[in-house]
Amino acid sequence: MLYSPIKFRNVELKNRWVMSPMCMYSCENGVANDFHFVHYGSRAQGGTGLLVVEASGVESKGRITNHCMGIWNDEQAAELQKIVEFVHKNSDSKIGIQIAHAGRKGSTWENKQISLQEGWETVAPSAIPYHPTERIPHVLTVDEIKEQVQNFKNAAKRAVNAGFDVVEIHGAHGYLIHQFLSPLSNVRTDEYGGSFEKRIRFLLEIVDAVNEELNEYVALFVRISGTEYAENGWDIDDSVELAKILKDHNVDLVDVSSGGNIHGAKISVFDGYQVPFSSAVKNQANVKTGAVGLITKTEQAEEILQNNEADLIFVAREILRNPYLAVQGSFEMNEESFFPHQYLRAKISS
Ligand SMILES: Cc1cc2nc3c(=O)[nH]c(=O)nc-3n(C[C@H](O)[C@H](O)[C@H](O)COP(=O)(O)O)c2cc1C
Repeated sequence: MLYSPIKFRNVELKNRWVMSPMCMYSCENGVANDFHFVHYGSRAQGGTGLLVVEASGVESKGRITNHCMGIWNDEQAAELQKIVEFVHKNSDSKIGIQIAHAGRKGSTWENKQISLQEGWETVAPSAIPYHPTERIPHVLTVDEIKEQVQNFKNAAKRAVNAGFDVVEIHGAHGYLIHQFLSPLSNVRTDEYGGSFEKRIRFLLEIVDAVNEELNEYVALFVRISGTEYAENGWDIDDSVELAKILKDHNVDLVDVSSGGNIHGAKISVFDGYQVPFSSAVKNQANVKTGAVGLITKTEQAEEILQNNEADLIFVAREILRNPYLAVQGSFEMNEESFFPHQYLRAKISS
């Protein structure tokens, strides 16, 4: 199963391992450099079915830090394209990019808000900072919300032109889209706040706008937080309802993470701790899902798939430790998988 292919639109992944998006905080002006080339290139050499490039700001203020990746201009897209071309030419991996806006969680460094001079005025659905000591974010007007939708659309267009196979919209971890979804961070009284339908509207507008730029060769994923672990907050039932609607809006996979919107929320973390959220979304909304969070072993990943709890396995920290996770797993399971032809003399079975 782990080494069986799966198709999203016309994008076929060779196996179910996904390099989960991970900010590397190593860009200047949002532009990828040699580090990123090697970083993503080596995970492709490691046989990963799909790489998802880190959260990339759809505008400068959409970044978490001054050193986050961006995809709001042509220079950024041109450097990303080099990575995409390397991956396509030298491996069996597909490559996607996560497009993101940090909203009220932007303008930080090492998880602390930085000054207005060094950073920027953050934006949000409502005048509620993430932490009480932080500056109150600017409340987006309806016109500004439409501009943000357009920013996501433009980013998707650049991603398609750069050759990416997947676009993932970052709707999780307390960033701008999640801030709209949650009744705890969105107390608007206009058409973007209040009821569940109104709070999901921003995301749906983004999904529709992004889909206008995609085609049958570029699939659309959305990452959500399955729950935010807070009373009266966004929860797993909301996620299931949202996933049903996302499916109707031609989203190909829901990547189910959790948390990030409520400072100090109590989260119990253990192996595979977010798998039940993926399972609930997959089985109750009947959509394809990705599971993520402390999935580090081949056997564990295989079991999640066999139990019908997810369709893809997203791995973050373990693939930093071991870029060859997917190749190694194929040896363990005696499965055929990509192995760089230059390295064939090291193939365990030969
Ligand atoms: C260094 C680092 C950067 C991350 N950056 C992102 C990101 O850009 N977008 C995102 O959705 N999640 C991000 N995450 C979360 C991971 O994608 C993943 O969901 C989380 O680490 C749990 O998976 P793991 O237990 O395999 O590490 C990041 C995690 C790490 C460790």
